[in-house]
Order: sequence, then structure tokens, then C-alpha cells
Amino acid sequence: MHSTARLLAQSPLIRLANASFYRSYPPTPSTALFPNLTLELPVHGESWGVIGASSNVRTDFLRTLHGQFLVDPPNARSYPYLATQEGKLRNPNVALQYVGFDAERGTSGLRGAYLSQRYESKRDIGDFSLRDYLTGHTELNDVIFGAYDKTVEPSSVLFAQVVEDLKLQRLLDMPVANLSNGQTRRSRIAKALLAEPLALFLDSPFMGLDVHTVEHLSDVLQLLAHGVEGPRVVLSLRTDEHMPNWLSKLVLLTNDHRVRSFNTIAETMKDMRSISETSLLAERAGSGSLGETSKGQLSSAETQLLEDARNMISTLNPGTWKIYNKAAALKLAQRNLESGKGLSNKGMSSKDGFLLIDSHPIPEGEPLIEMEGVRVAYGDRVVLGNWKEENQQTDGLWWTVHRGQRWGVFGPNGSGKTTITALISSDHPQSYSLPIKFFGRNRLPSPGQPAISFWDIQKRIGFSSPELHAFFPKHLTVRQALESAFADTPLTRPHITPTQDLAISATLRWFQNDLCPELGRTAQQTEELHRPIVEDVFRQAIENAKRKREVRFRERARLLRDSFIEDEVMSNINLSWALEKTFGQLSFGAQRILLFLRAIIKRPDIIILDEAFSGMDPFTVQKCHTFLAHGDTMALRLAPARMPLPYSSDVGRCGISRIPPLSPEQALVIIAHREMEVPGCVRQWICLPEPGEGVARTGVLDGPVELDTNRWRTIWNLPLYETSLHMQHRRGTRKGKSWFMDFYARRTPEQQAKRNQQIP
Ligand SMILES: Nc1ncnc2c1ncn2[C@@H]1O[C@H](COP(=O)(O)OP(=O)(O)OP(=O)(O)O)[C@@H](O)[C@H]1O
Repeated sequence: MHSTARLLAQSPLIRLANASFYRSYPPTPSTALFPNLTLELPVHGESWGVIGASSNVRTDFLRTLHGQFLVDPPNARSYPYLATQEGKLRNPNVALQYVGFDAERGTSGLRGAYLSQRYESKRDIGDFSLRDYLTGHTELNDVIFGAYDKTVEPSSVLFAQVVEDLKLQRLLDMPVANLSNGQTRRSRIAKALLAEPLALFLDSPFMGLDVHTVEHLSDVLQLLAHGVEGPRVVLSLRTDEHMPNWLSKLVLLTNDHRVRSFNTIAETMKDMRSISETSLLAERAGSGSLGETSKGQLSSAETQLLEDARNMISTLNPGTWKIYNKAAALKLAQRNLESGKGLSNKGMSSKDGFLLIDSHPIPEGEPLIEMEGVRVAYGDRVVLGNWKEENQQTDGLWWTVHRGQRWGVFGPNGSGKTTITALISSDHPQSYSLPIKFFGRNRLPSPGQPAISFWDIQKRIGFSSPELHAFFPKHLTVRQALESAFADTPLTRPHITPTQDLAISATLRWFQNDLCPELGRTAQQTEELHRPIVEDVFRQAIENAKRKREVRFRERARLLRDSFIEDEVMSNINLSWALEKTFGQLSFGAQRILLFLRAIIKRPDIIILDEAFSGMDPFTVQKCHTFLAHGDTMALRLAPARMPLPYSSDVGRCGISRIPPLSPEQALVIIAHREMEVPGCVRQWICLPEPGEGVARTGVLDGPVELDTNRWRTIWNLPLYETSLHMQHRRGTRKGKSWFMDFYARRTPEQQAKRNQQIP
């Protein structure tokens, strides 16, 4: 081979030389993403993980590598290998494949035309099968248009291999719109692989996947990454999720769009271990960037980096406590145990403020949803309830949600979780025919009892799900999106009462930093990122009053409170951004926050949160959990080098709360794939089996999932860790009721009577 050609063959796939990136033109230094970046992605041998606290920054980094942003100077980005014969002179658009899983990119074209289409058995001519989607046959006039998009033949070896690797064989004939979220993700990765890319950028590929699928997908990606012909794999990951040990390098990003380190996993770990409050402060002093924050305090970006470091270290050592202050709490609990004091609840609470042990009995208010033998089938294929519960007359799922209960619905991908929530919200057409009671009534009229209408059900339910996210109108402004919670449909104009209006404004203020991060923040406000603005203003006013000693402090606080109520739209808190910014302009995480707020704001009888927290950063999840359980009566305080701590807010203490806590009149049903996404208030769980493989299991928790990994492992039927508090309780230190209370003892008297009749 000619020496120049050989040199080119060894050339990197992507070369960035002192490049800065911009979202729009003209570039200004303050808007640069990853300024002065120099790195090379080789053609062979390396696979990278991209980590960092902010999901937006991670996404931006992958999109930067994929070439989606403007580059300055223009020649700072090049693709030397693609210009060679070996690189087959390929177009970067095909050779580099980006797969992102946000609502717009993730589901367009895959989710059908309307929300409930997914649950229908009827098939239209335009409902393309997964096979069609993978092979590029998604035009009705295929002969004319399809010719341009024939990427792969279904009989090819490549097709068979990819379909097998991603376990899609059984789904090939299904319409793509009917696939579950996890199945859709696998399909999108398969589609990208079928283009035979040289580099595959996967943005949060493990989000929303169950434990087994994550492991399987990780193995598949490892095979790809190590294969001679396989693409370079670049994954964005959260530091608290599965970290594949086959990654050759990790890119650690900071929240201000910079690359902090680019090294092997071992070296990055070393760097992470060396990150401490002192080292970060020293680093800042060394770089001369003091002045942004006060000398001895970490900025919020630094605090997040520290938290990230801790998360990552504990993720790589499974079984250890994941959160810094949990270790301290464990020590305290152990000391108490050893000194014979027994286990004290004091000092150990979940991130959203729930104690380690909850001794309250499970509430049994009026039944809101009653499923008595629910079995969902499409043709011959039973996807939910393909089992017979002990002592039940009919096959299927027997499940009741009462007022005041907090349920977690779990199970592997495709086990029917979303089907259950669609039945409850009545978006599922089979909700008419199945034995389900909604608020004591059926969907169809029965003798002496009128039917309950779709609208009556919707009025009493608050709902957020990936399906709703995909279909939510993008042109609604942030305020309209929130107001639409009070309307029959997202596009109907609601009638908003003055109290509802105040609640909407208070919610927008509470989440202003998350929904509109680009609002100019002062250094101090940045520090208070996770403290609601209204709290700051209120606190500041009280502090001023104290300092000036104008009047006695209490009296002053009372006056302030009154003036706050009179003039709630305070001049220095301007919410006009919420009238201008549209849902579509928000980041993926911010859209999820808004849909979550929309689900809870009208204080419905049942709140259903289906994967509502996936795609959010850990701090945001904590904030949403706290808001869900406590409304604005609690807030998060950012303590230097600590996890933010929940505390009783001034607004709550002064009695001017606009969003009250989750009430005993309301029920909560959440679906989550990850431990950290389960709110601290969840006390009952149901775990669905893979279709056709066993019965749904149910149980009761006596504290937040987050505070004891074994609670999570029990739900998933995994072996328990010996070291956890859970085991210490089991060894008999804890007095009183047995650890797992018998779920069946919690049935309604009617259900119990029914059961008793069946027992011979
Ligand atoms: N209209 C339909 N026709 C045939 N099968 C369907 C239809 N709708 C859903 N399914 C199948 O029903 C099963 C359950 O889907 P569902 O979305 O409820 O699962 P899930 O537990 O929520 O999964 P994930 O965790 O991936 O979101 C899946 O295997 C899905 O492919």
C-alpha cells in the first residue's frame, strides 16, 4: 500500500482540533459548548462512556461528536478515515449513527397517530410491522419511494444477526406502534445497527430498561465494540446506573459544558476518588476563578460533581450504600443497635423526607380501582393476566387501589405495566369489556347503575407517561400546558378558578430554574439552584426585617405574610417566560418535569406516574419527589458538599402554601425501572411476570425503597444483601410486626368474604 494511503487508513474516524461548538449562528464565547476541544475517536479498538451530572450536557456531547452543532473554526472537525478507500468514502450521516431516546427523536413514526392506537387490535394498512420498519419499507407507495430506502433485506445474514442479538424475533410481525417502551428502544438500536455504522452514539441506552435487558444489551454492545468489523460504541451514562466494564475510556463532563477528564475507567475512578470538597476548592483557587461564589463554599456545579463521584464509586461496588449521608445514617443506626438502644428512626430519612421505618398502617379508604380477574389479550396473544391467582374464581389480575394508598408497579419490559395504567386511565379500549370498576362503577351500564364515562374518569385522574409525552402538543406554552390539566383534553381551553391560578403560578415559580434555566441567574441564585425562588424572596425579606429591626421580628413576618398574599405576583418574580416558552422548546428533562407537574396540580383522586422520572437528573428527581409528597410545604436546601436536604419551607410554616402535600384522599400509582425513581412514600408494590411466566407478586414495604437496597431486591426477587439494615431487622432486633406484612390480610372485607367463600 502506498505510504500516504496507509497513513490515512490509520487515521481517526473523527478528529476535533481545538474546536468550539455552537447551537446557532453567530457564535459568541459565552454560548460555546465544549470550548477548545481536542480529541480523536479512532477507527478501531476504543469504546467510550460519557458521564456527568446533567443529562442535557451528556446529550450535547454525543450530538457534538455526531456533528449536529456548528463548529468554529470550520476546519476544526474532520473525518479523516471516511476519506480513505478503507473508509469506503462514506457519508458521515450514514457512517455515524446517533440514537437518542427523547420524546421527539425517540418515538416519531413509531408510536402511531394517536395515544390509544397502541392498544388496539385492529390493524390498518399504514400500521407497519417491525420487520417493515427495520428494512425501511415504511411507505405505502413502496415501489416508488421505497427504492431509495432499502437498507437491508430481511433474508440477509446481517438482519438475522441483529434481530437475534436484540431479541426481536417474536416481535417482527407486530405493528411498531404496539411495541412497549423497552421493545421500541431495542428496535431503534437495531435499526441503527442495520445501517452498518462505523460509530454508534447511544444516548442513555439503558434508560427505561429492566435489569435483565440492561445486562443483555450491555453484552451485545460489548460484542459489537470488540468485533473487528463492529462500530465504535459511545454511550452516555448516568453515574448511578449500570457501568459496562468493557468501556475503554470515560469522558467526564461538568455541568458548564466542559470536558473535565478523558481517561480509562481506572484512572477516572482514581480522579473521582480524589475529588473532595477541599480538592475542588483548591482547584478553583488555583485556576483563579474565585469570586463566583464565596471562598469556602462549593458551587452547585462542584457539589454535583462531588455527588457524581460518590455515586460512581458506589455503583462500581454494588451492595454499598449509594448515598453519602446514608453511610452516616447506617453508622448511627449500628451504634444504636450495639448500645442496645434499638433502631432509632432519627436521622435517617429518604431524600424526599420519609423515615427509615414507617409504622403507619396501610390506608384502606374507599376502593378507587378494582380489577377482578383482568386478562388482556390481542387475538391469541395474552399480554397481561395469563395466570390464575390462588383461591380466585377466574384467571387474571386481581388488584384493588384504595384511597390513600401509594403503589409501585414493577416488572420487566413488556410485562404489561403500561397496559395496566392505560386500563386505569381508560385509554385502553378493553377497559369496557374487562371486569374493572372505576370509582365503584363500570364502563358499561349495568342494571340500576349508570356507566362511568371516559371524561368522568379522566377528571379524577392525573397522568404522565412516555406515550402522553410523545403525543403532547408541542406548541402549547409552558403555562398553557400546566393549565391544560384542568381541561378535558390538552387542547381544550379550561376554566381556571383564582385558586387554581395561584397554584399554577406557585408551581411555575417553584420550578422556574428547571423549566427556564436560561433566565439570567446571579451567582447567588445559581447557588440556590434547588431552592425555590419564592422561598428566597420570602427569606430575604424576613432577614432584612430582622437586620433593620424596624419592628419586632414576628410582627414583621406577619405583615410580610399578609402582603405576600395580597400581592402574590411579586414584581421581582416575573413569570412571563411561561407565556412565551413552548413545550417543544423545553429540554427532554424539562418536558418530563412539566408533564409530572401537570399530573399532580389538579389534585386528582389518582395520580399515575408511568416512567415519569426517567430521563431526569438525580437532583431533579429528588425535587419532584419532594414536591409530589409535600407540595410547597417542604423545600430542598443545598448544603455545601452534601446531598440537598428536605426541610419545612417558610412558605409552608407561614401558612401560605399553595400546593398542599399528597393527601390521604389521593392514591398514587408509579411505574419505575430504577430504585432512585421510586418516591419515598411508596408502600405497596406489585411485580408483574414476563408474559406466560408465573403470577404477579405483591407485597408491602415498611419504609422507603431508597433507604434499603434489600427492599428493592425483594420486589425483584433477587438474593438479599447480608449487610443491610434490612437484615439486621430480620435478625430480630426489630420488635413488633413481621417485616413483610401479609398483603392478603389487607384486602377489603368484601374481597376477604369472597375469598373465604371459595375456601372449601
Ligand atoms: N395492540 C397490541 N397488539 C399486540 N400486542 C400488544 C399491543 N399493545 C401492546 N402489546 C404488547 O403487550 C405487552 C405489554 O406492553 P406494555 O407496554 O404494557 O409493557 P410494559 O411492561 O409497560 O413495558 P415497558 O417496560 O417496556 O414499557 C408488550 O409485549 C407489547 O408488545
